[in-house]
Amino acid sequence: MDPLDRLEATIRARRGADPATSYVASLTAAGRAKIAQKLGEEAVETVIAACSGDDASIVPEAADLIFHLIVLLADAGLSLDDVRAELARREGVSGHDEKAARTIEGKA
Ligand SMILES: N=c1c2ncn([C@@H]3O[C@H](COP(=O)(O)OP(=O)(O)OP(=O)(O)O)[C@@H](O)[C@H]3O)c2ncn1[C@@H]1O[C@H](COP(=O)(O)O)[C@@H](O)[C@H]1O
Repeated sequence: MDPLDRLEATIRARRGADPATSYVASLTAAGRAKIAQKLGEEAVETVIAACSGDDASIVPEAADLIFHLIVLLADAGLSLDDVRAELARREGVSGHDEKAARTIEGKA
């Protein structure tokens, strides 16, 4: 199994565990706003790493970011498969073309 799928399965399994022994459970118990806050913090830490001049330092921050994103998806009853499906839907559509279509449709 892909490590991300394995991590997702672990996160789902740990959501209902004892918060004293599980970070996933304690974060889940803290609620959606706390999960979102942690995700934001990890995003900022990834940005800081991106600008630090030490590209290798992006990797652990990206791992923290993805971990917390999966915790959020699980909390919302969503999965990596939902994200995969959305990315597959976008496949082959240039971001520039998609944005231009939005403007034409008056959705910008
Ligand atoms: N991949 C991860 C993972 N990545 C990051 N983290 C935790 O995410 C937390 C966030 O980092 P911070 O430094 O911001 O934490 P903090 O400062 O203690 O948090 P705050 O007090 O500020 O809220 C840390 O406690 C990290 O250990 C993770 N915790 C768990 N996992 C995976 O999830 C599995 C289940 O974990 P438990 O639920 O703890 O059993 C583990 O076996 C791992 O595979």
